[in-house]
Amino acid sequence: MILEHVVLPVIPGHEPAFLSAFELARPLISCQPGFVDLELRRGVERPHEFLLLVRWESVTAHEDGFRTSPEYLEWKALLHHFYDPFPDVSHFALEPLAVEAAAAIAVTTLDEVRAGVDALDRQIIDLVAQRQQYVARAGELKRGQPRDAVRAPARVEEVVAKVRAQAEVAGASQTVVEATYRAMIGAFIELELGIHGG
Ligand SMILES: C=C(O[C@@H]1C=C(C(=O)O)C=C[C@H]1O)C(=O)O
Repeated sequence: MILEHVVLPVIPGHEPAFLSAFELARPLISCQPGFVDLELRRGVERPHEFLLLVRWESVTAHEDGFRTSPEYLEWKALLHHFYDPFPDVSHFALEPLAVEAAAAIAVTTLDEVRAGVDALDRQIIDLVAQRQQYVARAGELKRGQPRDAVRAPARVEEVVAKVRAQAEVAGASQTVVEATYRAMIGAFIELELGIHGG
């Protein structure tokens, strides 16, 4: 897996229009073969700059796949006019296991272990918050459907099977990942039922 890194310098004053256009453009990239996920972050010192991070299965998926696709023409038309100057794109190797394992092996005290765990927890919570936004939206979209549609047990099993497979690739314990996901999804279902009103 690789990480595409690009700082997007949006013409000042055009940020809200850029963000709306980005939401229209998002499905054009997320449907591409080899696309994994993306993050868009706003600059703190320069709020007209946005950091776009896209995980791809390979550089080829990005450069020979997306960039030669018909969807890329639409992506360009929607977004490129917002940038000045046109941004530089770079790719970074993504070996989370190697990086994390090296960091975890290098620590020698329990305080350092806990500092490492705390830093990862901040990232995990940020992702849980993003996941919650989607689950809440699912609750709204399922209004009028029975409670069982909220619980969607077949989808739960699909998610569990998928994350178990991902855990194996990443070197995470499948037992820990499955238990974590079943607990998390159970709690999300309760939250979703509240939004659904069922
Ligand atoms: C978000 C959904 O609703 C519920 C929550 C799920 C989850 O947190 O992944 C999965 C299935 C449902 O139990 C959905 O149907 O996709």
